[in-house]
Formats: sequence, structure tokens, C-alpha cells
Amino acid sequence: MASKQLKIFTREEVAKHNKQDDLWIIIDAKVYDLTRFVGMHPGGIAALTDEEVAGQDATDQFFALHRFEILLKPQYQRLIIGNIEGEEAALHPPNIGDISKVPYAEPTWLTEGYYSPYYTENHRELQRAVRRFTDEYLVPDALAREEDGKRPDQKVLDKMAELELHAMRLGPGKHLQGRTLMGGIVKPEEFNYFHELVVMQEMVRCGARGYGDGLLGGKPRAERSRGPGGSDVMGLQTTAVKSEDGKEWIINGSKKWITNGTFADYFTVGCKTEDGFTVILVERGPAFITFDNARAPVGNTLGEEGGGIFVMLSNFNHERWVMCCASARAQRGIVEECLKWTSQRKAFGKPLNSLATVRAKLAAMIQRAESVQNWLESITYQMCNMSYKQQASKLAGQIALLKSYSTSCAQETARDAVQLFGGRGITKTGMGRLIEHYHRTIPFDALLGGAEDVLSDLGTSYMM
Ligand code: HEM
Repeated sequence: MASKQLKIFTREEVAKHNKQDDLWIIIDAKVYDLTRFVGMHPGGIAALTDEEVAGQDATDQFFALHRFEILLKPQYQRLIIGNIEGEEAALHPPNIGDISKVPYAEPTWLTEGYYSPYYTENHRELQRAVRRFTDEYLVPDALAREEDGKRPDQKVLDKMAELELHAMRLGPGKHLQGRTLMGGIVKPEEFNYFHELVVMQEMVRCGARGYGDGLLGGKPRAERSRGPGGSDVMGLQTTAVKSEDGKEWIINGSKKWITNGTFADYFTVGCKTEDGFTVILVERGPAFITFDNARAPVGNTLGEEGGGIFVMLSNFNHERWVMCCASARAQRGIVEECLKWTSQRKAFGKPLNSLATVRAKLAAMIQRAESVQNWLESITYQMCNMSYKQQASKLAGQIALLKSYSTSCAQETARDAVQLFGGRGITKTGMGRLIEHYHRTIPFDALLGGAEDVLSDLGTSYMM
């Protein structure tokens, strides 16, 4: 763009170029020459040759159907030939790392003029760094991978390793010692659960559900039966017996769902053993998700032999809390989409948000996102002040209840968002792209870490 000399036109001049073989339009005070593009327009030729579009200011028509990002793509930037005399563009693209100006689009602690007892300057510094990383590395890769269905680019995973994001996503602890976290922003001994919350909530902003889990989000998993039995950890089916020389485990069984199972190098496998239940680290081999006499050195036993249940259960609270962090932030992203859309989209000559029924939906969405975030921060504060053992005895119930509450809120918000976006909310491209994706993938969030009913029951059982 910068290399091209832009001209200044009057609206009258632009209006003369209103035919398919000589087609200009105005969007946000900029003049686009669509002559060569018209035949390739995904929305068809007729949309562009319409008499209210060809040679005219089509800003409103454009933004009723397309996301702003489209105009930032180099292939469309090249279509700009000039500006309208005496007018300036009103819309400015967000910069990498920016905080949203839309109300409720950010958690309160990040909103200008508001306060929080939980976050220090160090959390803020980490937040800015992870946001820049997400905008710069994750968002473009996520968009491309959603299209081609491939796993995240190795370069992204390597960059995450360099910044120690994988290590930080395991939470505070000994494993952080001696590491340079996010280029040295956080000292390993100062890293607490709010730092981890920040990492989770910033990364989930990439807005691509499957891709997010593909960023090596795998975790200890038991081989267990399918369906509702997914919550029945002790009902798992895989067995392990020792080889004759006692040096190896011989493992048999299969597993239907393994996070990142298609490309993981190691699997953490819960097995029935002579002494009960044992967790073993198995290197990827010819037999991976189906273990058919797969072998692993006895030294790969995690925790005590027969003590696998403690290994598994010790992870559950943390894993569910991580899911709450992600769910709280992802639903806020949808609230932002809906707030923007309902102020931009006109119906019966007025913006959608001038309708009381629409505002009632927005209110409910905001209430859900805020209540989930605030409960989450309260639990996180408790975690920061408790040992891992205390967390297990005092917070397991609350975390289970928050997890099921959070995803049930998210499911309602997904449904409301589709109602607000109409057909666009079920279309993979265009304005409702993020809504369609969210609505399609939200049932996954509502199941992993324990189905909603199971977790609500667990939470109340702990209380009783
Ligand atoms: C610079 C001008 C334009 C560019 C670069 C452009 C580009 C695109 C692209 C890439 C899509 C695919 C959907 C997406 O990825 O979001 C699309 C869809 C569409 N466009 Fe355009 N467009 C332009 C102007 C217009 C105008 C002025 C109209 C007038 C009404 C229009 C009507 C449509 C329609 C109806 C669709 C299909 C709707 C959908 O998929 O949601 N476009 N356009």
C-alpha cells in the first residue's frame, strides 16, 4: 500500500465507474477499484454491480456482511486506488496487543479506570506480552489451521517452548525453576495461579477451539470406557503386566479420546495392574492409541505402583480450573462480538440494540460472563493461598460447580448469540464466523473434564 501513490477523488468522479467492466466503490472514505476482482467476489457479481453499490458509498452494505479483517488482507488492500476529497477514514484497525474499547470485552481488571485486588503490575506485564504473542503468532496460525485442518505450525509450538508457555501452563511449581518465563518477565518463584490464569485467558482469545487444544494442551488421561462412563476413572479397561525380567510394562487396551493423540510423542496411560491402578508414561510406537502388547520401561511409572488414582485425581481440579479460565474468557469474546454486531446492524432503520428484547439478551450475556469471571478469580485467590492438598480438600467441590456453571452459561450465550446474528450465526464465513465456530464447538467444553450433570453432582456431594 505504502509504495502506491494514492489519488484524491470526488464522489461524483467515483460515481462514473459503475459498470462491471469499470467498477469502483467507496468504503470508509477509501476508493476501491473492483474491476478485476468483481468476477472473483465470493459474494457474487450481482452484489457489486447493484446500483446502490457500483460507483457508490457501500460502507454500510459492506459492514453488514463482512468482518473488518477482510479489508486488511494484502490482496484487498491492493484494490485501494485513492481517498475521497476532504474525508477521513472513521474506522481504525486494532493494533497488535491492543485492549478492546468495547464495554465488557475485557475482564474488569483490564478495563481502564477500574481496579482489582488480585493482579499486580507483574501480572499486567505478563498479560501484555501474552496478548502480543497471541495476536502475532496464534491468531494467524489459528485462522489458517481452521481452514486446512492441520495441526498447529511447529514454529508456533517452538516459540511457545522458547517463551516457556508450555511450562507455565502446568501451573506454579518446581518445574519452573531455572526457566526464563516469557523472556524473563516473571520470576519462577513468583509465578502464581493468577499468572497462569492470565496465560490461559490471553491464549484462548485466538478464538479457535480445536486449535487451542492442539497447542499441546494434553494432560494425564486414563484409559477408560466411553460415553457417561468417561467420568468413571476406576472403570478403565487398559491392563499392564510386568515382563518376565521385571523391567518393562506390557500394556493392552484401547482409548477412544486422547487429547492430541494423533501426534503426541508420549501418552500418560492409566492401567489396571496387579496392585490396583497405575499410571505409566508410554512412548509413541507402532501401537499407540490401541495398545497391543505395547511396552514401557518400569522406570516410566508415574507416582507409586498401584497409586495411580492419586496421580489422576491430583490433576482433575487443576485441569477443571484451567477449563474455567478458558471458558470464562471465550464467552466474553462472544459478548464482545454481540455488542459490536448489535450496534452496527440495522433493522427497521435502527441499530439492533435499540430493541428492548435484544438488550435483554445482551444483559444476560454480560451477567453470565461477569459472574463466571468473578467466581473464578475468587477461587484462584484461594488457590494462591492453599497447598495443593488443601486445594483438593477445600476447593474440589467449588471448582466442579464453577466448571459446570461456566459451560452452562457459555451454552446459553452461544444460543443467544446465534439468535442475534441470525443466518450469519450459522455461516462459517463472514460476520458470524466466530459465533458459528463457538456455537458448534461449545458442547465439547461442556463435556471435557466431566459432563455438566456429573460435575454439579460432584460439587454438591462434596458439600454433603
Ligand atoms: C472491497 C470490497 C469487497 C471485498 C474485498 C469483498 C470480499 C468478500 C469476501 C472475502 C467474502 C467471503 C466471506 C467472508 O470471508 O467474509 C464476501 C462475501 C460476500 N460479499 Fe463481499 N466484498 C466486498 C464488497 C462487497 C459489497 C459492497 C457487497 C454488497 C452488498 C458485498 C456482498 C457480499 C455478500 C452478499 C457476500 C456473501 C455473504 C457471506 O458469506 O456472509 N461484498 N465478500
